[in-house]
Amino acid sequence: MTAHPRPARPVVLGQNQYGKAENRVVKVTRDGATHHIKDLNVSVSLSGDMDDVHYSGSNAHVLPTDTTKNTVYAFAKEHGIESAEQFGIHLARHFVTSQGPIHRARIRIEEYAWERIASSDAGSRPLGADEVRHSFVRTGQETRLTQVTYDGASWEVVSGLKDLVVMNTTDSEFWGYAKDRYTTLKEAHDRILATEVSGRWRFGWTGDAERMPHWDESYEQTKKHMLRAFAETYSLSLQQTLYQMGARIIDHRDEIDEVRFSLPNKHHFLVDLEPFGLENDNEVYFAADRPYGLIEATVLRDGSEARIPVDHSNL
Ligand SMILES: O=c1[nH]c(=O)c2[nH]c(=O)[nH]c2[nH]1
Repeated sequence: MTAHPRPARPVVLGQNQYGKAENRVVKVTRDGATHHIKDLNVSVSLSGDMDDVHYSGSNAHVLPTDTTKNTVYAFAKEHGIESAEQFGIHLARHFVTSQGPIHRARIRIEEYAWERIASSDAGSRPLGADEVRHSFVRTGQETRLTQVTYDGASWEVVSGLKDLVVMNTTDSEFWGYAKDRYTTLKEAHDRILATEVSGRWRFGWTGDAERMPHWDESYEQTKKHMLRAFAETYSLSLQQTLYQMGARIIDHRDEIDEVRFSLPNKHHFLVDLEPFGLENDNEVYFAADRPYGLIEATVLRDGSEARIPVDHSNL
């Protein structure tokens, strides 16, 4: 079939992108008997001069999504996976520099963490030295995330995490709030504060090879500061705790200019034990799963631009 010219209709194509989503790639690096693993979920999204494929069906500018999938696996072999960010940078650069019509590449990566099974945890059977070196258990704490975007001139790297559940069993209050005729909430002077952290942080780095952040160290330190702020803030609201978590990252990590959190307030309600003749002295709670308060905010280095989207849940 021949390609058709663009139809003369008062309709135009808007933003568009394409690529292969959720390429699951596991890379085993064998250092003698000691193995290392990287376990990623990589989504490729390309955009550029793609009017023709939408208007007329000409695929001349379209690098197949199947090829983008193959590239992910080939790059795991050719470049290795040093960090999710570094892998994303290799891929984004490749698509933009090797295909003229592709002007922008966005690579999103989720990373699943594994840790070694210690020999004493691996069962009663005595293990050979090398058996321990290739046995792993997936760690359940959080999923590490990154998004790398390249337009041929500059880079944007936004990393983060999701599903990190944390709880303070004291040092949290909530009182002095606005009240109207629908307010029934009792003021709390000692409550549980729990949340499932979803956070994203944007690096100031825009492509200077000499000044590239050390991605893994940055991640570990950022997570550490975030958790310490959660633990050490005497909280009068989850909003205040969120701000402290972001501010501590901005204060301690020069490479990060913007942090955005989405924090569901995982409410823990004291159970009324009076009907059973029992006192509940802040001991027994009902952990509700819904509805939940949802507290979201961006914390910025002064003078920086807010670029992490308000709804960053897919990012
Ligand atoms: O930390 C809180 N912030 C709120 O805005 C809020 N609203 C509410 O009912 N409980 C809480 N807790």
